[in-house]
Amino acid sequence: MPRPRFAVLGAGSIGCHLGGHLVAAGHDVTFVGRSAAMATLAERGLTLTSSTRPPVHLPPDRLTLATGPEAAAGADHVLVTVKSADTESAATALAAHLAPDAVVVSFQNGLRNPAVLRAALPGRTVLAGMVPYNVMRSEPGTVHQGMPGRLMAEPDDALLAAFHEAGLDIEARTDMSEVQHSKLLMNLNNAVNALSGLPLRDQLGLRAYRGCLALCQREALAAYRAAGVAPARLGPIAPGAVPFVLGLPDAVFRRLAAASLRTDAHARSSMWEDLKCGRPTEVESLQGEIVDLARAHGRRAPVNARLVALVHEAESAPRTWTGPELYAELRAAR
Ligand SMILES: NC(=O)C1=CN([C@@H]2O[C@H](COP(=O)(O)OP(=O)(O)OC[C@H]3O[C@@H](n4cnc5c(N)ncnc54)[C@H](OP(=O)(O)O)[C@@H]3O)[C@@H](O)[C@H]2O)C=CC1
Ligand SMILES: CC(C)(CO)C(=O)C(=O)O
Repeated sequence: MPRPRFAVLGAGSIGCHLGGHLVAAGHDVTFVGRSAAMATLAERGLTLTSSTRPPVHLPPDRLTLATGPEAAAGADHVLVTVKSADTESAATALAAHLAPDAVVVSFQNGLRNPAVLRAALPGRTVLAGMVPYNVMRSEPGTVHQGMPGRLMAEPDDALLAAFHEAGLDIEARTDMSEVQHSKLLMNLNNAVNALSGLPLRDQLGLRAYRGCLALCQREALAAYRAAGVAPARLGPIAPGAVPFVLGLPDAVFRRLAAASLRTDAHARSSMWEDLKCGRPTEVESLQGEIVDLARAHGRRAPVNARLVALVHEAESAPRTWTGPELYAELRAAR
């Protein structure tokens, strides 16, 4: 099988992590990102770290860096890793340059990105993908994988072969819509984590914050039932039982969820990073998606709606919430 040429559209945390591992395995990857981020990579190169593998450093001369979508013209596979609010504009800019037979893979959170890409890139093959683990910029030019996990994507032999060669654990799934709905349940914690100001492991270790997540997930599961959606089971606990487990006392939860808490001490949600950097968050594509789905089926999702509002407030006036404060605020919203 000929080796595909890759482009990464949105060379931030996930884009640099995926693209960097492909480059390390000898693949041809063009990184398309913002000029400041590309200047940092051009100066320092790209370093990939994790707590389980030795660090990999790619010097600047191993990186193909670009700031405009025309650089993706020769790509066979484009990995889309912009934040959800940027998908439409990035794809529209890409449309004029992309080869007609190129395959576009969304490795983003939320439910709508593949559909947005299909609408902006008519005739192209667009696949849904999913990243289950956390990646953060730990310092300029370095991205750190903070927890283990298996990537998922709709089947594509060339993509899977290249990822496996690069040591990126990936599974082909034919139920990506169900996978994305399941991932969204997990991502409802992004807002709770961002507002807590704590690392994921510490935040999830505290029952009051888990209670906030359980309230969000209960509304989401009710909306899914009303919509006839059955989220995929991705871990040892069925999605419908997770809110109950989240409500268990700390010591019991820690024992039951030990595997899920195999997270680096400093790992935080991508939404925490957005708030810290003063960027708009993806809350409309996460909690906002549940609010919309509930409304479309004649239901309310007041807890998720309150979190949308609180995260928007935090975007303009940063504040952190203790677990009991946030839990009381969300219960009062019901
Ligand atoms: N980080 C994580 O741990 C995880 C993230 N995800 C999901 O992956 C997706 C990517 O997240 P993440 O990597 O954290 O995001 P980042 O913000 O780190 O990376 C996205 C990058 O794309 C840039 N960008 C936006 N539009 C364009 C464009 N048109 N052309 C070139 N560059 C562009 C952004 O620049 P600027 O900021 O200046 O706009 C930013 O640098 C999100 O949907 C996220 O929810 C999923 C699992 C885990
Ligand atoms: C992996 C996880 C759930 C980590 O919080 C994430 O998807 C994110 O931060 O956006």
